[in-house]
Amino acid sequence: MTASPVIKAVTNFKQVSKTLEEFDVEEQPSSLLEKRYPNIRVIQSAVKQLKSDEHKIYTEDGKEYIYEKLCLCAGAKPKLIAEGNPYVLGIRDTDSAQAFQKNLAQAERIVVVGNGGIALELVYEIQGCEVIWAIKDKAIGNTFFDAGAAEFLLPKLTAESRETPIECKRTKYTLEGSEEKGRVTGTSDKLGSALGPDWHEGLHLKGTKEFSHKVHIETQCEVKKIYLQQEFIQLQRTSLTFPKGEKNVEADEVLWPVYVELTNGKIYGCNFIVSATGVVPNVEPFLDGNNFAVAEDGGLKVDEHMHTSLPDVYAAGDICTAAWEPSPVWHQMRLWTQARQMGWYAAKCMAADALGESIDMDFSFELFAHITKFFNYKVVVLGKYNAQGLGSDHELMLRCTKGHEYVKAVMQNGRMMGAVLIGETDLEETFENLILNQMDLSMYGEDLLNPDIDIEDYFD
Ligand SMILES: Cc1cc2nc3c(=O)[nH]c(=O)nc-3n(C[C@H](O)[C@H](O)[C@H](O)COP(=O)(O)OP(=O)(O)OC[C@H]3O[C@@H](n4cnc5c(N)ncnc54)[C@H](O)[C@@H]3O)c2cc1C
Ligand SMILES: NC(=O)C1=CN([C@@H]2O[C@H](COP(=O)(O)OP(=O)(O)OC[C@H]3O[C@@H](n4cnc5c(N)ncnc54)[C@H](OP(=O)(O)O)[C@@H]3O)[C@@H](O)[C@H]2O)C=CC1
Repeated sequence: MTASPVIKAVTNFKQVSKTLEEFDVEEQPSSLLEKRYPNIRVIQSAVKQLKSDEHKIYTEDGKEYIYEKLCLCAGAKPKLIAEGNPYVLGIRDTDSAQAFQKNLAQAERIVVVGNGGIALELVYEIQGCEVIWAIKDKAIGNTFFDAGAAEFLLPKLTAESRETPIECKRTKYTLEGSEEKGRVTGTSDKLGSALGPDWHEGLHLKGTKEFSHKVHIETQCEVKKIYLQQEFIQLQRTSLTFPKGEKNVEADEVLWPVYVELTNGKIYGCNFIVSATGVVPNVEPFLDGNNFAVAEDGGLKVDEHMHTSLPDVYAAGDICTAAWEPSPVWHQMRLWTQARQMGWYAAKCMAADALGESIDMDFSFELFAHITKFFNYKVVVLGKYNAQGLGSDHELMLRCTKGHEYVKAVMQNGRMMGAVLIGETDLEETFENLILNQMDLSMYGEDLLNPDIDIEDYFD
C-alpha cells in the first residue's frame, strides 16, 4: 500500500564487497511490479489509520484491510528549522526537489542550513546563485566525515570551474511539477518516496546569475530568527538595538524577500532558505492511537527481527529505530542502503515467523558500510568511521594526497574500527575485511597506510 503513484525500484545493483552495495533508484509504474511478481498487488492509497488491536488498516479512499502481518515502511519527513514558513524549503521527494528547482531558477541568493548529505550535495551542484551555507560545526560534512576530510574536499567547493558531472542517461524521477503556493513554490502535503543516489542529476540546479559557483560558509552558527521583508524593514526602523546594516547586515543594495539572523550575529538576505537539517520518522498521524514503543529520535523501535513492540507489526527503513544490541562496528543511519537491507531482512523475518522458523541476523548488520559521491569524489565510509562511541581511546591513521585521495583508518587497541576512503583508493575490500576480522594490526604500525606497500596482497 503506498501513497505515491510510482514505485521505487533498485536497478543496476552491484555488490561492491561483502557489505558495500551500489545501485540506482528508479521510479517505475506499479503495474510493472505486479507484472513481474504476480503475488504482489499494489494499492495506491495513503493509509489513514492503523488499528493494530483489530489488525486493520484504513485507507484514504475509504477502504479497510485486514492483515495477518504488517510491515511499516512509511519513511521519514524533513525536520525543518521553521515548519510552516513559506520561505523555508525541505527536500525529500520528487515534488519537493522540483519545487526547489523552480524557486532556484528565480533566485540570486539562497541560504542553506545543515551540514549533512543534502547540504553537501546541494552546495556543490548549485550554479548561478550565491549560496550562504550555515553550519553548526567548524568543518563541512559532519555527518559523513571529520575536519581532515573536509579540508581535503574544500578546494573542490571553492574552485570556480568544476568538472562537468557525468551525464545521467536515464530519467530517474518522473513525477510532474508542483503547485504554486505562497511566494515560493511550495510542495503538496502528500509524502512521496525519498530521493536516492544521484537525485540531482535529472534536475537543472541553476539560479539567475551568470557566475558558476559562489559559496560562502558561515561556521559554528545556527539560525536565530527568520524575518520576512516587511518585518525586517519595520525592525530596522523601530528597534534601537537591531542591526542597521553597517556591521552585521552585509551592505546590500537590494531588498530581499526574507532575512536570516544567525547566532553569530550576522544577517543575510536571500530569496529562500533550504533546511537540510535531517529527518524525523513518519509516524504521525496515521499511527496515532497505537501504543508503539518509540525511540528518542521518534522512530518505531524494532528488535533484531525487525519486529515493533506491537504483535504482528514489523517496520523497516527510515521509519524505524534499531533497538537491538548492535555489532560494535554497525550503527543505524537513515540511508537507502540500510532501508533496502532492512526491508529485505524484514520480509525474511515475517516469512520465518509465519512458518515458525528461526532466523539469524542478516550479515549486512555486521558492519556499517556506505558508498556515495560528494564533490565528484567516490566516498566510502566503513564501521565507526568518525570514531563514533569509541571515546578518546582511539588513534587515527591518515594518508592524503591533495586532490587525489584521502584515507583515514580509525584504530583502537591495534584493531581497525572504521575508515573513510575518498577517491579511487581501491582499499574498501581490504579495510572491510580488516574491520570484520578484527585482526591485531599493531605490528604493522604506520606501514598499514604506506602507499609503497600493497596491503591488498599483504592481507590476502
Ligand atoms: C535528497 C535526498 C538524497 C538522498 N540521497 C541518498 C543517497 O545518495 N544514498 C543513500 O543511501 N540515501 C540517500 N537518501 C536517503 C534515502 O532516500 C532514504 O533513507 C530512503 O529512501 C528511506 O527509504 P524508506 O523506504 O524508509 O522511505 P521512503 O523512501 O521515504 O519511502 C516511504 C514511502 O512511504 C509512503 N508513505 C508515507 N506515508 C504513507 C501512508 N500514510 N500511507 C501509505 N504510504 C505512505 C511514501 O509515499 C513513500 O513511498 C537521500 C534522501 C534525500 C531526501
Ligand atoms: N549521499 C548520501 O548518502 C546522502 C544521504 N542523505 C540522507 O538523507 C537524509 C536527509 O539528509 P539531511 O537533511 O542532509 O540530513 P543529515 O542527517 O545528513 O544532516 C542533517 C544536518 O543538519 C544539522 N542540523 C540539525 N538540526 C539543525 C538545526 N536546527 N540547525 C542547523 N543545523 C542542524 C545536523 O547537525 P548535527 O548532526 O550536529 O545534529 C546535520 O549536520 C539523511 O538521512 C541523509 O543521510 C541525503 C543526501 C545524500
